Amino acid sequence: MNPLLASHYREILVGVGENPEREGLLDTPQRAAKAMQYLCNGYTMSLDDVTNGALFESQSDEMVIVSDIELYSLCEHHMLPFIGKAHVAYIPTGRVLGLSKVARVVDMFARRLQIQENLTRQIADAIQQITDAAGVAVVIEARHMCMMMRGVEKQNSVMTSSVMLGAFRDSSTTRQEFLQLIGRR
Ligand SMILES: Nc1nc2c(ncn2[C@@H]2O[C@H](COP(=O)(O)OP(=O)(O)OP(=O)(O)O)[C@@H](O)[C@H]2O)c(=O)[nH]1
Ligand SMILES: [Zn+2]
Repeated sequence: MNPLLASHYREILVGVGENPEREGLLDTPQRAAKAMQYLCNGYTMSLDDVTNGALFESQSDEMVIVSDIELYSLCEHHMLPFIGKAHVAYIPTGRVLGLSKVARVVDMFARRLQIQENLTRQIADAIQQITDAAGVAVVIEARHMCMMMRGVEKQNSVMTSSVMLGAFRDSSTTRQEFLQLIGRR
């Protein structure tokens, strides 16, 4: 636990009109600091760490899709959560990535302060970099607490963002197949 972060949380308690000496709040600065560090632990990870060399030779050149990867991130404007799912696809060229590593890449970038568009792009670029794929597609659907709990207070809007690289950008057939398989068309 980072003591400096905890001391800032103590100030936040004072700032919102609370008494940090109240019994229920005595450990809150430490707990909140620990929780926030966890939610931002993507900063401490590298792509090498998360993939751990789990790349396997394969002759398959068919589209691989990992869909409905749940995602918890924090918007960089309000530091409030946005929650949703990511769908990731790539077309291998001789090497496939360990299945769980796709989800680990999503988490590595989600556990940072983000806007959804940049998160989508960073995941796509990373999968491309790791696999040297013929194409990568990432779609994220998420609900933003900053739009639900405050601000415009819209409870049902979902933001969809996508990044298509290589074959997914060049071929509408490939793109359509992907969108169909994740149930978007
Ligand atoms: N494009 C994009 N916008 C986001 C994301 N997360 C939050 N925002 C938006 O960032 C904007 C920040 O706008 P500002 O006017 O500076 O902040 P604000 O006064 O808190 O805005 P409101 O949310 O409209 O009350 C808002 O429109 C948010 O909805 C994101 O992931 N992508
Ligand atoms: Zn926000």
